[in-house]
Formats: sequence, structure tokens, C-alpha cells
Amino acid sequence: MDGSKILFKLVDVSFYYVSERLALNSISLEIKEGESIGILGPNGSGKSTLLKILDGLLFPQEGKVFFEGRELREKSFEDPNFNRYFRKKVVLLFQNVDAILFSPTVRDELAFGLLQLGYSDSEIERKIYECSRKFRIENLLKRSPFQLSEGEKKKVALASLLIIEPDIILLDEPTNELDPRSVRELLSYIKELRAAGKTIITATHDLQMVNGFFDRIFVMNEEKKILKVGDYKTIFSDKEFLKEVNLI
Ligand SMILES: Nc1ncnc2c1ncn2[C@@H]1O[C@H](COP(=O)(O)OP(=O)(O)OP(=O)(O)O)[C@@H](O)[C@H]1O
Repeated sequence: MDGSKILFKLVDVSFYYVSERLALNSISLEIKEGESIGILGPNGSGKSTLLKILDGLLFPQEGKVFFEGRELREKSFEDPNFNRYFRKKVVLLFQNVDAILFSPTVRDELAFGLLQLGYSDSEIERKIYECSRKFRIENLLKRSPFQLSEGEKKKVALASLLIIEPDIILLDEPTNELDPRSVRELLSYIKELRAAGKTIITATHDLQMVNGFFDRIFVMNEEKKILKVGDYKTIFSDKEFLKEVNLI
């Protein structure tokens, strides 16, 4: 990975939703192109908040966030060219997928991002066909996304994000709600994305995701700090540490 471009750089980032109650506590990190990063930590340690900062949905009260060397601020998104560039490149699968589903049908949900990007009708049809087969959601295309099971909603949400072929994929608890076969399919799909050189940043409690999926793991704690960074072997060989941070 050495020599790869730095995509994200956070310098002493602190964030609070309400004053005095920290949700992120002085976070500094760098993430390079093509890395697969796991974010582990107990409930409320700041994992989702960190993903929303990386997705340009929240902006820290303290510290700085850089994306491809450029400071990411609320104002950055007022530039339509940058907004388009960033939103094509970076996607976030929310923990609560209801937050990103809004179309009357699953087909419309899949078409939305492609329409925004100016794809032709025939390209949209082809992509919807391929993507819905890949995620096994062909039989749902005419349904309303709001009347699906939680697992079906998750697959539709993921498909609607990945159909635009983003380079940086932020996943918040992607295996929650999925049945065992869907988990296996998702994990194998994530492996394909990795092999294709995508950058994938995943917050998870699912320990079956951890081994073999991540180049580096960031462990967060109840103080909303990143306590440790390392590969699977380094993090998971220290059982005392894992107990201390409530991971096992
Ligand atoms: N919308 C909000 N308003 C106020 N406080 C919030 C909000 N969202 C999260 N928090 C607080 O911010 C802190 C970090 O929450 P966050 O959701 O980032 O944690 P998490 O590690 O993703 O948790 P989990 O594993 O339960 O999903 C927690 O103390 C939480 O209570």
C-alpha cells in the first residue's frame, strides 16, 4: 500500500452533536487509496459519526478533514463540480437504511443515481438488469422499498449505492439484518470490490468480517478515541485489550 495516494486525512478531529458531549474525541488518521479499513468499537464509541464525517455529511467543530489533499468543509459542497465529483466517488451505506431509501419503486431507487449522472435510458436498463441479478433483487424491482423486509431493504440500499460504481465505499454495519446466505454473498462481493482496488471502510461488530477483510483495523473506545490501529493479527492477539474495549 506504501506509495498509494492518501484519500482521507483527519487531524485532531472532535465532533459533538450537542455541546459538551463528545461523539469523536481528537481523531487523527490517514486512509490510502485501495485500503480496506475496519472500524471496531463498542456501542456509542463514534464509529457511525466517523463514517458520516468521511462522507461529508457532518463537519467537525474542531480539527480538520482533508479529502485528496483538499480541506473538506460544508462550503466545499457549494461548488457543484466538487459536489458531483465527491458524490460519484464516495458512498455511505447507513446503519439505518430507511434514511437512504426514498423512491416509489426499487427500480426507481436503482435508477436515481444513474439519472443524476446523465446515463442514457438503455445504459440505465442494462445496469439495473446486471445489478439486480448480482444482488438477487430482480423479483423486487416493482415493489416499494418501504414494504420490504429489513434484509431486502439493506440489499436494495447497497445496490443503489454501488450501481454508480463509486471508488470509496463506507459501510456501517453491512451484515446486520442479513441471513447467512446473504452475508456470504455480501462478503464475497466486498472481496471482489477489494480486488478491483476500491477503498472500503467498514464499521462492524461482526467478528466473522474481521479476519481477512481488513488491511488495518481502527479500534475505538467509549471515550470516542481511536485507541489502537493494526492488522488483524496485532489487534486480535491481545485478548486482554479486546476484553478491555468490550470487543470479546
Ligand atoms: N443524532 C445524535 N444526537 C445526539 N447524540 C448522538 C447522535 N447520534 C449519535 N450520538 C451520540 O454520539 C456518540 C457516538 O455515536 P455513534 O452512533 O457514532 O456510535 P457507534 O460507535 O456508531 O455506535 P453503535 O455501535 O451503537 O452503532 C454516542 O454517545 C451517541 O449517543
